[in-house]
Amino acid sequence: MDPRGGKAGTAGRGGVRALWPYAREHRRLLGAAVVLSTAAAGLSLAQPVLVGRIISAVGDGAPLGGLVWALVGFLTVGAVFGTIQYYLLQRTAESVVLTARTELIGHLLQLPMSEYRSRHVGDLVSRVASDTTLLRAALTDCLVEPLGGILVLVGALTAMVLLDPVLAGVAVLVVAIVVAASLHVTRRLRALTFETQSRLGDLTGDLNQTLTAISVIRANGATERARARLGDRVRAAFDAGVRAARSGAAIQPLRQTTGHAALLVILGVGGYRVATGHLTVAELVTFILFMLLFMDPVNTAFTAVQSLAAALGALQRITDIQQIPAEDATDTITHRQLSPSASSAPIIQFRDVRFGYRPNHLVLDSVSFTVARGSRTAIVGLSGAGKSTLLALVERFYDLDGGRIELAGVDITSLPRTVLRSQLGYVEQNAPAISGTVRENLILAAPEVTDEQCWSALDTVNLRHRIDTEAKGLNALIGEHGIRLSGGERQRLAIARALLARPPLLLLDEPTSSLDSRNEEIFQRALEATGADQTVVIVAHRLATVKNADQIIVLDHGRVRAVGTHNELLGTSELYRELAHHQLIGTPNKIRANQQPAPASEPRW
Ligand SMILES: Nc1ncnc2c1ncn2[C@@H]1O[C@H](COP(=O)(O)OP(=O)(O)OP(=O)(O)O)[C@@H](O)[C@H]1O
Repeated sequence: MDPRGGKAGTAGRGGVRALWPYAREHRRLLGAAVVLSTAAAGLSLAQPVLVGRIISAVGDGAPLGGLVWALVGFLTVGAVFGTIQYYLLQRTAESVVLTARTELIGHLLQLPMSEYRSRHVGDLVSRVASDTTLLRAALTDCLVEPLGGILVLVGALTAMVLLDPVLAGVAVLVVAIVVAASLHVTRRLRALTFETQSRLGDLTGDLNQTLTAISVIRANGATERARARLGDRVRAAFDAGVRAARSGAAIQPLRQTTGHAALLVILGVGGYRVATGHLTVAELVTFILFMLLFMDPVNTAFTAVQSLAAALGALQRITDIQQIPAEDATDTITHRQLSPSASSAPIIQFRDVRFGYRPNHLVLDSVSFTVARGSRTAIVGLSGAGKSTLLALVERFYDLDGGRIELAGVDITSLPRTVLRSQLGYVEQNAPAISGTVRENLILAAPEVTDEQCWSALDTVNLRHRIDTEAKGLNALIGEHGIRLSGGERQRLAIARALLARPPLLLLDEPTSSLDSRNEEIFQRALEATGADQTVVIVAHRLATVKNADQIIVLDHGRVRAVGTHNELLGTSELYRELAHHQLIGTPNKIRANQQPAPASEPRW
């Protein structure tokens, strides 16, 4: 849901109204800008009258002093008003971008997990960075300038009608024809801007992915192919930009034509009316000056229409994201709190769980098992069996297609996700570090822990020495401009983070895949040290890691094939026996490759 009362979906309605929700909270500043703009417009309306008086005074030989000073005064005050109004307007526009970005980022961080998987991250970034800036131009061009311009338009037109209704009618006719033509052009411009911004999003998305995987690309000699593919993206963005420029360009001549045509027609018809005695020369000059003033808001309207068309295209891309319901939008919460220690139910119970990432493609089918409180449960199976998916479902990253998962006897869909996740510690397969300091990485789930506890957790995973070598210690930045951690170090940092939070349930997805045997042993010891109040569910390829688990669940093609201890499964499960047999002589891939026996490391649990 849109927290600010209906921004989402406004772009579809089109027009300036679509921008208003973004401007609403800055209406005071915008109001001040409109007042200043109107005051400046009022002053400008007095100028042709003064000029007409000066011309008449010159003709009559009357004194000019007061009139000239009044004209200079009006010009000066008008310029001051214009300057202040410009600043207010630009500042408000920046604030609007600030609000739009803040809200979009807030919503982006709450999308369902499937959205991040199905979209280019770069495209999402470009919606925040680039599309929001188009709102700025639209706001300045469409909201304040035209409002200030209305007074000038009405005032100038009234003066023109009073001076010579026939001439005024001719001027309005010329302007109306050109405005109608330009409105037709801008309709297309909006669609083209949407297209341009979308191509830009594709480009940033692809570039982001390419740079993230640059080492893979280099190592595979695919730099040229990457260059060609990105080149195509750049070209597509260029083509869309050119198409938009072509439509936009049609507006420019229309705009100039309006001014020139109206002036020429007025000079011709006006000259004739002076010759026939309907107008004096001073009145014609005053009329032309009013007409020039009248053209000002008309020109502003051209710019406004152009900016609005571009902004509505960009706004569509912003609202496309805002319209995606947040992850918890349809949650029905019946349990606000959960206290696993107060319940006698198993910590986890899968009941006939069915799930697929795509319709009609079940990844898990009729999965049922129980995890006892304080136990160590391992999930094993061939690659693609659905092991990681199983953990992701406990985290409620995705919703089930059937069945239910209970945590301490409570259906996890009836809990607020924050409450559910506060009970879980999760170490992902690739365990990315977040941007920030070592400390920020460690205290992510438990902001209250002390530095001493952080160091102790680093000790537990054999990472203290590594961080100690950094001059800034826990304050050392990780990532782009900070320390580079190896895959194994990142994994150990993630384990330390999970251990620090001391959640009742630890979900570990191949936590030792990047660890050497020494660090794997240290990890085993750390797990042994977790208290009886902590339950551990671990996905593992290396059976040696989990041989001593209280129960091992064998998953195969999304189904539970067997459950038992290592010794039980050796007797009852052919698949487990096969896995164990292969691992006594190496990992499945290695067996096929070289049939080399692997050193058997003694499992701790
Ligand atoms: N985000 C996703 N979108 C679509 N399909 C997915 C997604 N994640 C996983 N899959 C598919 O679901 C199936 C199970 O994947 P999962 O990662 O759970 O297997 P796994 O047993 O953990 O494999 P591995 O041992 O190789 O990590 C695979 O066929 C995989 O291709």
